[in-house]
Amino acid sequence: MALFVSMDCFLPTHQSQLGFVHHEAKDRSFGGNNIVKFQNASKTPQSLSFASSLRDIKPQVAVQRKGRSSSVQTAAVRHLTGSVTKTQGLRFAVVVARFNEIVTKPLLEGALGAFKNYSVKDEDIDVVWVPGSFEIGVVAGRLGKSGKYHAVVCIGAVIRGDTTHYDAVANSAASGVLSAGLNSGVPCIFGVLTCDNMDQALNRAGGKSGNKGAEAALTAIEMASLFEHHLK
Ligand SMILES: Nc1c(NC[C@H](O)[C@H](O)[C@H](O)CO)[nH]c(=O)[nH]c1=O
Ligand SMILES: CC(=O)[C@@H](O)COP(=O)(O)O
Repeated sequence: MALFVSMDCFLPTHQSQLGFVHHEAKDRSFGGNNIVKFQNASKTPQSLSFASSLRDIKPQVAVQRKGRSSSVQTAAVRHLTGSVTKTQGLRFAVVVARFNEIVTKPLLEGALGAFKNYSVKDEDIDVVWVPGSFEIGVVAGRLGKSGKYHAVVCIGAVIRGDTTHYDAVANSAASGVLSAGLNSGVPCIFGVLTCDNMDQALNRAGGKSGNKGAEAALTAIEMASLFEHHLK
């Protein structure tokens, strides 16, 4: 049973210049919750110091009532985090661009390897190939809305050329993946490299800068778990 401490007893609105505490807490039920008001507080130094400490009390409190008094505890803050070790039953789609396949193939392999390392079964993964990164968003959105997947990993490699086409493709890919997630309510993970040159890309597809495909898969697992185990 939640116990709410009414903060108005700390405000100087009462003619008795309330401070706090007291011997007895007169509680009134209010819509199923108990509102505890501290009344007729004395103004001894102890009560004032206690008052200031009470100011720190979190509004949501606790519980055990014994007779006319109640032990007040601050509710602990809940922290919700997806687990990368609870993958049982989680299903994933991977959308991968064929453009710059020399980069996207090792990114995909990194993602599949990460899924395997975290016990995601092969039968729980679908890989969908698209021509280029520009096409990823619409497919990710369709996969998200299908209701078949807990998360969608999006893999591509946009590498700058001589024109401003890079900016159009890179920005469209990013906003496409973002929109897919927001519109479908299914986490869509941005694993699309946007690089100035091929070296940068290869370094991030299993080279000295790691494998961004594997990182994207791990993000997908955590997000899928967060949604499945905490946000349903
Ligand atoms: N230049 C890159 C592209 N371009 C192709 C587009 O993604 C798209 O397929 C085309 O504009 C037709 O809609 N795609 C990449 O993934 N990476 C590039 O560097
Ligand atoms: C990202 C691109 O579209 C780019 O690779 C195309 O190269 P360019 O700008 O030289 O046409």
